[in-house]
Amino acid sequence: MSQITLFPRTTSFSEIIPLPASKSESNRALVINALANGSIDNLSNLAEARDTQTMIRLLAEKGPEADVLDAGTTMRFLTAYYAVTGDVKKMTGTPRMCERPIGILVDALRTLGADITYLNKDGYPPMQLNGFTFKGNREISIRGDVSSQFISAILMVAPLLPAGLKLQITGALGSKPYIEMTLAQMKHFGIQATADWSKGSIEIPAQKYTLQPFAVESDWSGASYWYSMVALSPFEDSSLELLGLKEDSLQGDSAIKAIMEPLGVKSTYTGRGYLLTKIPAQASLAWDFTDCPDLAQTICVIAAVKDIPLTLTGLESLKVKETDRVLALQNELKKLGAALVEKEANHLYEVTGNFAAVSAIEPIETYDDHRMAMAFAPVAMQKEITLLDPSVVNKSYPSFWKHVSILLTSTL
Ligand SMILES: O=C(O)C1=C[C@@H](OP(=O)(O)O)[C@@H](O)[C@H](O)C1
Ligand SMILES: C=C(OP(=O)(O)O)C(=O)O
Repeated sequence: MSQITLFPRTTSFSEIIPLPASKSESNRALVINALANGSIDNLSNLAEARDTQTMIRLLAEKGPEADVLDAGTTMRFLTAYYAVTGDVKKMTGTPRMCERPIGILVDALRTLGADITYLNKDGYPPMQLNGFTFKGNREISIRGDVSSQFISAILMVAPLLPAGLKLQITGALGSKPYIEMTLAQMKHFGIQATADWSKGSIEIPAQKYTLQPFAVESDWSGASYWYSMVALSPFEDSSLELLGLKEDSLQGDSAIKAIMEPLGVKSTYTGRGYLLTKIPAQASLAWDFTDCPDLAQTICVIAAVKDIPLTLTGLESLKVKETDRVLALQNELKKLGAALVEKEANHLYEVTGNFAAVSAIEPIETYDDHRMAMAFAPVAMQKEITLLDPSVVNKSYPSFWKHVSILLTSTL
């Protein structure tokens, strides 16, 4: 297996990072644009992420099978897209994708009229989609605590349903900002929807998308690794400017601005992105990651290296992502002298660290998870670190190592 070793800097830095585009915004824009029969030229700054390139390829293909590889949004969004447009398609992906749940989405689509059969295990890909027959149903309820992607997937196809859709979210809702992002992008393409968050209901009448140009913003999840570089730099005058981020982002991971203030990074809008500078960090931090699960790994690593006691809630969905991220973090944080411990049955976790005691860091495993590689890379601001399978970053951020080389030397 290949690996990359990153070496610490001996000086401060003041650099510009050109950031990739958001795969979440890109994948929504691609599905909506396809539903509006638009040409891909309507969309600008689409992500280089493999998940987005896979979406582009599959939307252009007419074949009988859609292999989404390891892209969760691509699997969930295309399942709803093909189901409601009546395509006959086999949906499949990597072995891990076939362990990630999809039953909640399939049940909802079946209620609306989709003919879907599981090809292996009930509730999981692969599935065969066999067309759509409207059954007169416009009301569905859907659990919100496993993945918001099921809800986003249904919402995007809802305007095409003959009677529209009245969707009731049941139970706790995770990743809500991603649902708001979906509704905001649908609105951009002319769709009227009414969301009553106090009741967990969303109503979308039958209507047509109108074609609009759409420009994808830079990726706030990808930005988090650069916040970490600044936070972990031992030099007080280190700073980075991250390009292409907006003040009024559709992305919930823009919460990284608020999370990083107590961890020692100030964000200043520059008109073309954000300037990150160092400020004193707090002695401890508690954060709920229900709305921004993809930031949890970044923040755990920062807390471990800075030895800032961290209390985390809202990690439930981490177990069904690219890997079981809680387990992966528990294993790898040990190599930084830290521990991630579940404190109570109510899903409260704590990170405590002793990074100073670690003289040489064992190579970090990345578990086919881009965020494991990118979350641990900034540790190199303080100590040499080796990461296994570095190409894992291609899922969301193929130019990550090129951007890292702006700050750090490395050997592959
Ligand atoms: O809709 C989206 O673009 C995403 C939603 C989140 O997933 P869950 O809703 O499964 O938490 C997030 O973790 C993922 O990276 C992207
Ligand atoms: C969870 C992620 O992606 P997905 O669910 O789309 O595979 C992610 O990018 O961290």
